[in-house]
Amino acid sequence: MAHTEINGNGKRKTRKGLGLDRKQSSPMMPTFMVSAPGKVIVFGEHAVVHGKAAIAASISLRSYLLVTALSKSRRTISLRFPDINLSHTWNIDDLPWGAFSTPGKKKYYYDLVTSLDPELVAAMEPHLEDVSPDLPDDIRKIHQNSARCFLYLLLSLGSPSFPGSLYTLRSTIPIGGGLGSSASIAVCLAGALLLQIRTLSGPHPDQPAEESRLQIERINRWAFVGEMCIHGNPSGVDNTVASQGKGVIFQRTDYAKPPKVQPLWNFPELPLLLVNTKQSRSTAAEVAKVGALKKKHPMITESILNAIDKVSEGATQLMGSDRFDPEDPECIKDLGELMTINHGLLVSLGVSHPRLERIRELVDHEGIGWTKLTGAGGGGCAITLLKPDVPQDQMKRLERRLDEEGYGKFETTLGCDGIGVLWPAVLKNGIEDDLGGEEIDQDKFLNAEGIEGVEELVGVHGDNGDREAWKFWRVED
Ligand SMILES: Nc1ncnc2c1ncn2[C@@H]1O[C@H](COP(=O)(O)OP(=O)(O)O)[C@@H](O)[C@H]1O
Ligand SMILES: C[C@@](O)(CCOP(=O)(O)O)CC(=O)O
Repeated sequence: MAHTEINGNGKRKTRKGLGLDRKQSSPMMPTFMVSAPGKVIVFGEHAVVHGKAAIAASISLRSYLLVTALSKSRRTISLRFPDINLSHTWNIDDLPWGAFSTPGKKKYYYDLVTSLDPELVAAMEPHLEDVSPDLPDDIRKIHQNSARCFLYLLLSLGSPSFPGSLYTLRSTIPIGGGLGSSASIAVCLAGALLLQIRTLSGPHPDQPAEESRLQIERINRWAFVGEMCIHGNPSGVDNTVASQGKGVIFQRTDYAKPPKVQPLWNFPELPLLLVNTKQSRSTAAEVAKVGALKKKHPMITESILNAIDKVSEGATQLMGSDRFDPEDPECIKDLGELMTINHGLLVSLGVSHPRLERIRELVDHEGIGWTKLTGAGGGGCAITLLKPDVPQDQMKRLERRLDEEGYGKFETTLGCDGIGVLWPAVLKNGIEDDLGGEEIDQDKFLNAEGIEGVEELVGVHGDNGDREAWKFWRVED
């Protein structure tokens, strides 16, 4: 049963006899889902801080958002985000619609918004005060960030006649590990709201790439607004990768401005092992370390950064060349070697960590792929490009060691689809004689156990490959 207790600052307007709790009648829309991927930096982290280009790509870890329209009489908006234990409901009629619709403030779905409006943020704040009031401040902040992201988007895109809705979100992306979890949820929320106000066309299979890219750009722009609510000053890379999927090259020539982001629409799908050290780290501290090194040894550091730049350039050329075939072991080897070199250069910059080196050692010992740290380093995650056809026993042995030593391990794919839509939320689960399909409701979604349970229930990839009911805006050249 949908959860709609009001815990916001709205008064619950229930009157006896209204039958508000009866089964929903004629919902305005079918229950639907959207999903968006996380990301890793594949080449060029840190060098990008010093003006060089870097490459980021989507991964198959994803967030999934189920949107349930309530019956007309239920005028509430509820968030149910169990990954962070957030559950909150607002009364639609109590929200500050007026502030967001005054002349000069009103934004439309096609607008480009590059900064948050402080007056609108202030108008929203009283409605965030009642989010998880009894929890410790650090947890409350996480809850309020996610709620702020949603509310700013709802108030910007919606209107007082917005239908009562329930948003249930689950993600398979570790939170705060540099894998773009916040961007992934921002893309889901922006995509869902744009679909609810019926401003997107498709996705459908015969949609031209140009039209698909326009829809994705619309989602991406609003996802960036959502990211600003969580992060203040995001680079825009994570939300771009999460909306359009595949890969991007990004470069910052002026660090005060967002980077230039060039899509790699044909970035190949590659098998990737992602290992989380579970060692917390601060991006700012790692960036500062490289800054200090550059001050002390300007020539040496600059040549390391230049070498990283050459590696990124080489990888772009390799993956973009006609001869690159992701099924060809030689091509994978060439790309893997570039990852190994990139990691070595990052080690020389001083941003690795013994736990990252241990992952590399264990993988190298089995000889099953090429490993580098990803993101800021100093902890966080490592990625390994896997050799084709790694023997099961070797993989199992590595998994056991990683597990024993307290690492988190995900077998993922690099270069996946961006935002996907499951409309209505019905899946066939790849069973041929399953004609009816399985309807996903909130209970099933909430009860799916762990990452495996979520992927098994609603994953964009089933055991038998892609699940066709999930639709994507096709962007390839
Ligand atoms: N699954 C989720 N459910 C709800 N909120 C989430 C989820 N994943 C991320 N967030 C929001 O994004 C924030 C994480 O952002 P950040 O620390 O930058 O991590 P990341 O590097 O993974 O993006 C969380 O504090 C939370 O507000
Ligand atoms: C080190 C750096 O290049 C990447 C940091 O990545 P992350 O915070 O680990 O996602 C910093 C940056 O680009 O802002």
